[in-house]
Amino acid sequence: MPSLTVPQIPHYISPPVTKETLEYAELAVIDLSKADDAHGRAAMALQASEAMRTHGFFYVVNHGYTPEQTARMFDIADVPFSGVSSEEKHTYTARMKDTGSYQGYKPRQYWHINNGVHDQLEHYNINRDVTKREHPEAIRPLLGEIEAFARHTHFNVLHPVLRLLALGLELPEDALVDLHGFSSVGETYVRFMKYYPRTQDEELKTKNVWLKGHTDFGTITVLYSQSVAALQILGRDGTWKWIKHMENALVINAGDALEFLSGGYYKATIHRVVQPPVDQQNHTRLGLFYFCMTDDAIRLAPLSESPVLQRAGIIRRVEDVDAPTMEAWRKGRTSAYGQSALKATYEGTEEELINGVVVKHYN
Ligand SMILES: O=C(O)CCC(=O)C(=O)O
Ligand SMILES: [Fe+2]
Repeated sequence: MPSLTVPQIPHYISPPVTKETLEYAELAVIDLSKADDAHGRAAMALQASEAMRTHGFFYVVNHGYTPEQTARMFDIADVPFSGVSSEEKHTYTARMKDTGSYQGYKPRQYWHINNGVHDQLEHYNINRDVTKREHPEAIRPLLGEIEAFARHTHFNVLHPVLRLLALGLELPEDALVDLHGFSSVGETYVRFMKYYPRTQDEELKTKNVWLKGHTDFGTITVLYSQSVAALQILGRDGTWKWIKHMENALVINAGDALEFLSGGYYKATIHRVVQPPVDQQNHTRLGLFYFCMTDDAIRLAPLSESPVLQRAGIIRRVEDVDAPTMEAWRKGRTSAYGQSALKATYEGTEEELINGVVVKHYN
């Protein structure tokens, strides 16, 4: 008989929230419990669409996990870092540059940030089909819970959000859902991520940037809100604003693939991670994410049948016939990220060319 109790693992204690006064982005809060009926969805669709067009970020509340379920997932999120030896981490390291896939560990110091300084963060990535790869011993008893978490986020968060965004384009409400099958071939995955405090020298040489300004390459990223302030988004006014922690809320942002599919209507948001405020600087920072992509085979060309896009005008980064598939785009971006030589531009950003499309990086 299967055990009725979940495996015992250490409880992860979240650092206290900051008392500093920070300039926070004012983001919309989408109450997913209101999206159960068509009337509610129509109202929510306007709100979500507006949020994606302005900040490209919004919060989701009432997504169906209790605070205790979320807390349990943060306990699980810490296991790949605190519960696995460095030898075993090495064994399960992702071969990012060769395979263009993050599955496995991204070791600390793999990416170059600035002035010879490398990152101090590690992550462990698991495809929603948790059986696709082998996992470290400490993670194996937790795979059932990790898969249930992937399913929850896929069906109770990703799909409802995609319905709102499709309605915002006046498309049939499953137009985007149909591109994101749970069982299709594709990379949509769970990420556990841990940031470690850095030396003063590293902080100085990188101007406190821990993860450079970037857009995510998928359609939507679901970030389970956590207490250490460090994430910032670049506003339309050109200033960075902090993302405020909201208990048991999710932070949703748009990535490149959604920008391509919507012909620039929904913008991939530029965001970065910086050193936390002074009262949180001695803590590690644990992240829990679900990175969403369309099925691998989908060509990332604008959904030009959308009446909204027809009215608003479609921005193409490449001709439709040359549009990369989700597979080509994610592999190109993953292989190059933090490894390729970037070209400085006169605007002060840095650039690289992936699949014929210019990708910008920000400090
Ligand atoms: O740690 C965070 O809050 C954001 C991380 C991030 O932007 C990423 O992994 O793409
Ligand atoms: Fe990101």
